[in-house]
Amino acid sequence: MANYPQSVKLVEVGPRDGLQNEAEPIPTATKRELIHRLAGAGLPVVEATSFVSPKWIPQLGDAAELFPSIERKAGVHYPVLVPNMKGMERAVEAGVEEVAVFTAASESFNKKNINASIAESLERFEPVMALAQEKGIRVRGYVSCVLGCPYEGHIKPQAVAEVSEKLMEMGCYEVSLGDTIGSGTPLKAQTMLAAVAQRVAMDRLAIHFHDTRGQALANIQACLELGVATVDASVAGLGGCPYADGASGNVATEDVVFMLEGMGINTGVDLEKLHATAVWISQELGREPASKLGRIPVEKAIAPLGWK
Ligand SMILES: CC(C)(COP(=O)([O-])OP(=O)([O-])OC[C@H]1O[C@@H](n2cnc3c(N)ncnc32)[C@H](O)[C@@H]1OP(=O)([O-])[O-])[C@@H](O)C(=O)NCCC(=O)NCCSC(=O)C[C@@](C)(O)CC(=O)[O-]
Repeated sequence: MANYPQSVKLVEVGPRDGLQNEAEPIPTATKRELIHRLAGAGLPVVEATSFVSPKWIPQLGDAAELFPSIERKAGVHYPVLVPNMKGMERAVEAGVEEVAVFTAASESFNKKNINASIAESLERFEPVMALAQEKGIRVRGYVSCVLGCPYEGHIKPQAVAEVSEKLMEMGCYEVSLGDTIGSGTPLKAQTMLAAVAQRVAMDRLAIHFHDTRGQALANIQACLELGVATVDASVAGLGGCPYADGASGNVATEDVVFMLEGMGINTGVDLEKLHATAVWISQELGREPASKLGRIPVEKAIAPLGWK
């Protein structure tokens, strides 16, 4: 039997990664309600928005208005993405306690996503990290394209390990490994994670799978076998990066919770409340949830299955 963790920390990225690619403007009040519902369902981390250029990501252009209006629940973290010093200053002004910086294991993707090489992006983060330290703000790091790049194809696990280690050396408390285009499969995911874990302690790593090719749950299970215990997911399977051709939704939080709790792994999440949130936000966006669980009525999806 694999040595699965007893509990997993879920990082809910729906309000940021999930909504950033939505074409129609979403009211700030709807975003706020989504964040409140997710925290209310027991998610310990709810990535709220991003302070990037509104020219690049118009949907999240209301970050400075949204963030201060969130009623923050005690014990819940609300990180926001920042790409540069300008974003960091805006985030500090809005009162954030945690930010996430993001780069990639692929030069071409980084250029498309943040108009910088990997080295340039790390240079940009230096003053961000310094200001974070001064203000007592925690910094998470993201590495995109860890299992493939829409422009370069295969990405070497060593490239992922190198950039992850650099982010940790710069002061990130955790690095999230993003399969941006969902091209990974379980054994490749394990090989990549094992290579990174040679350079960064496993308890400092998170996994971030997109379900573009239906591999996300299998990839998560494979990585749990290696001992990773932090998993990013997005309610209703919302998501996609506009600068990664072919990227689709993140793995759905409710599907992940169903799998983990069914395996006896504690998440602290109330699945009925989460299911209701998935159905609600999907209705707000005028579509069905992209998750499997969210498409089944709650009374059939969870209760009668003897699932735990
Ligand atoms: C990094 C830049 C800004 C470079 O973009 P640039 O065009 O090279 O930057 P610039 O410095 O020349 O600025 C251009 C304009 O944007 C403004 N600007 C500049 N910075 C900011 C800021 N922070 N906030 C507000 N405004 C800003 C700046 O002031 C200027 O305004 P103008 O003078 O033209 O009026 C841009 O490329 C950018 O914002 N990119 C963000 C793209 C993004 O958010 N992608 C999605 C997130 S990553 C992701 O989804 C992957 C992940 C994390 O989920 C993991 C995975 O799945 O892989």
